[in-house]
Amino acid sequence: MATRVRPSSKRCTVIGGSGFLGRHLVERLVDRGYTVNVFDIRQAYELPGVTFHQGDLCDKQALLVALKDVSIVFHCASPAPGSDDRALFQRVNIDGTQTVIQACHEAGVQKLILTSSASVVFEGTDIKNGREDLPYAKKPIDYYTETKIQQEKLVLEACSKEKGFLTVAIRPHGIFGPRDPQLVPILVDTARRGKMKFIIGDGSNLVDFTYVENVVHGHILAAEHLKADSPLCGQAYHITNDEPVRFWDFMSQILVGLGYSAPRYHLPYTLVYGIALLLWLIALVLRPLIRIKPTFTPMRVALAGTHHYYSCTRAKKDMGYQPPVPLQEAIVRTVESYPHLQKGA
Ligand SMILES: NC(=O)C1=CN([C@@H]2O[C@H](COP(=O)(O)OP(=O)(O)OC[C@H]3O[C@@H](n4cnc5c(N)ncnc54)[C@H](O)[C@@H]3O)[C@@H](O)[C@H]2O)C=CC1
Ligand SMILES: CC(C)CCC[C@@H](C)[C@H]1CC[C@H]2C3=C(CC[C@]12C)[C@@]1(C)CCC(=O)C[C@@H]1CC3
Repeated sequence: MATRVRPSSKRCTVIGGSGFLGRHLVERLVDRGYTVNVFDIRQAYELPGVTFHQGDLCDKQALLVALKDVSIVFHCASPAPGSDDRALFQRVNIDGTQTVIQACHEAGVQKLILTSSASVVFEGTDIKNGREDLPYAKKPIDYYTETKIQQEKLVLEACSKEKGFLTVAIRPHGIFGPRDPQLVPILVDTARRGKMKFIIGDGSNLVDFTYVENVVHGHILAAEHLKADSPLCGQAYHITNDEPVRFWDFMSQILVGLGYSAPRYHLPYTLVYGIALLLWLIALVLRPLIRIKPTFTPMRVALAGTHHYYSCTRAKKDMGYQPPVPLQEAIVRTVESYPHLQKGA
């Protein structure tokens, strides 16, 4: 009689492994002696010891090939948060995650670690030291967040000790670091267009920005602590730098580090939010005729003008999490990694 061979606990697949976070995660896993498959719609790099599988996570047959003999799956794929394509978010983050869970069952995967987001509880108003038991946002700030909520629920509800399939969700916030295609490039682009002169609100709002290596560390700790008798099963965990910082101080430090001026003039939050909302509505109405992408979307204004920082107490207690790279060092490393974005480069 054929017996099913239990896959090695160090064989894993990273779905979304070509992305910013995914690639850092893959590199760290390889360093730690894992055998890694990457599954992504695009192949962005090559790395010895890593096997690439190109495909769409909505395609179960393609996924099954990448999950063969694997015990751990990290799911960190998503369409870019800035997209306004609601159907794409629904297809990839919700339907696609259901497909991922189904494929994990069929392939005999034992652990699924989802990259969720701390924003699943954010409604555009202040959150100070928010814990994981805050309710999901009833009015999420955009389609991205709406589908991240559904995605997290699907993954956590799939956790079953009886079936030997354990799941956990990691909720990072404001990930930054080398190769990030989003935060620093958008910031620099806005500065180069002369639009980074203003501070939204009084500038005292505290926010979590999390260095990518700390996010990676949280994922690996979660995978290694996730066991049938551990408190991690079916739970969500905030992973941040645990050093909330004034949003505008953080932005200014990056800008000044790259040779640009820090924003100086204050504008009232409600005024900027109102203008952003109006521009967003105009862009929506004109969409059949012309595609406009405003820089200051209501979502970005809300993120830039409110307090939103989260407690990591649960991750510290259940998996011994401590952010390995402190914020100041992380900012220095990040600035040094973007010589091509320096002013005048
Ligand atoms: N960047 C941030 O500040 C934060 C990100 N997150 C989450 O972290 C995860 C990773 O984000 P990033 O690395 O920043 O994004 P990214 O855009 O750099 O990486 C996402 C990857 O997913 C892949 N992908 C997209 N659709 C796919 C599909 N249908 N099939 C297969 N692969 C697909 C893309 O090709 C890309 O390589 C996402 O789940 C995101 O929601 C959570 C909190 C904050
Ligand atoms: C133009 C400026 C006012 C702002 C430039 C920086 C922004 C691009 C970033 C500041 C906070 C970031 C952030 C995210 C994306 C990039 C920012 C808006 C997320 C929305 C990414 C996905 C998430 O899950 C939550 C993040 C919150 C913070």
